[in-house]
Amino acid sequence: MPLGLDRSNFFAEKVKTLEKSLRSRDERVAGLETENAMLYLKLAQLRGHLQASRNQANASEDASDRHTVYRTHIMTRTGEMRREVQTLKKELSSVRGLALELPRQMERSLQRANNVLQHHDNVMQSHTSNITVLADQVGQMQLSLSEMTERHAKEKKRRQELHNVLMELRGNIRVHCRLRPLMEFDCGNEDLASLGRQGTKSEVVVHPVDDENLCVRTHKQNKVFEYERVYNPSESQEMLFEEVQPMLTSLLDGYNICIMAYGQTGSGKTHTMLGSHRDDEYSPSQDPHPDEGVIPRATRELFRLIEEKTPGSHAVEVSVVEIYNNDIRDLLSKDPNAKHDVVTGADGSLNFPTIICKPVDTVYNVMCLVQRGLRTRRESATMVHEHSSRSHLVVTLTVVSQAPSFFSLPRTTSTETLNLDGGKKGRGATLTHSQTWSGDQMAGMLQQTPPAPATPTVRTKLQLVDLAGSECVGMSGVKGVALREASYINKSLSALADVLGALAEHRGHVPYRNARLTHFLQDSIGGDAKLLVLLCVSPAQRYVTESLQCLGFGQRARQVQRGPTKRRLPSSVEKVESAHSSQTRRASSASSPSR
Ligand SMILES: Nc1ncnc2c1ncn2[C@@H]1O[C@H](COP(=O)(O)OP(=O)(O)OP(=O)(O)O)[C@@H](O)[C@H]1O
Repeated sequence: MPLGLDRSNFFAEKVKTLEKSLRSRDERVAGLETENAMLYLKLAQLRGHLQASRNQANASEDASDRHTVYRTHIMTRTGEMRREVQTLKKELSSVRGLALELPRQMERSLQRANNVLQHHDNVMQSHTSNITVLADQVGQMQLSLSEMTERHAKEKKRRQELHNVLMELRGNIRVHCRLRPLMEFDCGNEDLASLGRQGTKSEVVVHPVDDENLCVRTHKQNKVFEYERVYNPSESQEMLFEEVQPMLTSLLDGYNICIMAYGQTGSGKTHTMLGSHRDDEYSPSQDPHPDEGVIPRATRELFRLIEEKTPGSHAVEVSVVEIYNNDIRDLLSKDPNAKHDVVTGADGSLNFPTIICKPVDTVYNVMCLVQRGLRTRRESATMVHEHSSRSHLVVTLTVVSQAPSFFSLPRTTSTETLNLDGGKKGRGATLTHSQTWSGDQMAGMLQQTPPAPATPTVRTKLQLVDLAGSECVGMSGVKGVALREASYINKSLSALADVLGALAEHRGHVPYRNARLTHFLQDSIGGDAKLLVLLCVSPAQRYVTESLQCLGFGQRARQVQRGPTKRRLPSSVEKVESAHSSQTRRASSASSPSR
């Protein structure tokens, strides 16, 4: 190397070369760095692939594990199933054996069943023929039973009718007996829980036997009583009235009717005649009520019968009377304490001139007047039951009929001659009749104006009597005024029994005048009316003495024969008849002065 310039050139050249190699080296470094970066990138990609492959490998490993487990399970199940199949095969072979045996067994059973069936068929055939024979016999027996029942019912009805005719001809008093249900007050002072128990006061000793007989059964005696009808405790007001109803038709045929309830205190007389209620609470109803008694029912029936007749041909009047302490009191009067008397007419007929008769034309009218009367009726509490009637109550419905209607003649405007005794020989009374009454005529008649001679009238009466209760004074526990009332009641009832006794024995003298009760009811009891006595009886041992007395009274009443009941004749003819009968009476009184 040259010194001086050469050296610097050299160095410059050298620097240039070095710079050049540096630059190429830098470029090379940059190229390598770029390559390096590319390689890094590729490495990262490869790492990603590697990770994914690893994951895949892991998943495959898991799947392989699961597969192994599943396979093991399958293998186990296959083993089990193989064993099961083995068992089933064994069972199948035994079932096959059975299946082969079963038809043979079935065949044998079927054969046996067929044999049994055959046997049963034979038995059935013989039974069927027996049953047919028996059914024929039963049919015949049923036929003859129903024939017999029908014949029996007809015979019974015929017997009843004949009995009624006989009773009517002999003038017998009809006696029905109603046995009431056991009531709480039958216990007296004993515990209510003992009601009806044997050995207590309320033990039932009166028993219905059938619809005509009843029996009193105590440790001392067994006694049977027979009446025209016996009502057991379950028979309703309606059933009782069904038996009473036929009597009422004769009212419009010209006969007087008297229905009288008799019995000891608390035995059900007021219940039977009116219905159950306290007297002062009695409220008449416009419509029929299942609990109502004989008075409202008979009134309703009377108006029903009248409705069937020619309009305006009948009129009705009502009076309400009580007999209290042997005094007759008019319960419709402004002065109910005024005493009234029975007046005997010249012809022997009984009249009550001072007693008010109110014209009525509906059931409601009648029952309102009865209610008015009941408010005044004497009543005081006794120890037997709280609302005991202390007087005899008599409701009288008088029917004023235009004569032709009850003689069943055709309605006519012409004047005709009628045979009044319906064809019976020997009486031959005649009358004439004309048209039906006008309202004015009827009103005039109700004020007791004598009807025009051309319009003869007939007055028939329906007496409905609720007697005061017969009682044993010791039992009723009364004193003072009540004791006096009780003794009057007992006296009047024994006077009634005496009258029946005298009538039953056909005594010359019948003591009607011994009590106002018998005097007031003389016509009805003595034969002028069809009389029905309704005996009311308690079933309890407590009242057995009173019940026996009441039943005995009924027996005595049944024995009375009063001769045929008198039919009422039209007013004009009645005068002729009464003149005739008073002549007869005068003639007979010469031989029998006491009657
Ligand atoms: N057949 C019956 N069915 C249901 N209850 C009845 C019957 N008979 C009577 N009674 C009841 O017995 C009680 C007494 O009856 P009721 O007042 O009619 O007797 P009574 O004979 O009129 O008594 P008294 O003479 O003292 O007035 C009443 O509470 C009544 O309701």
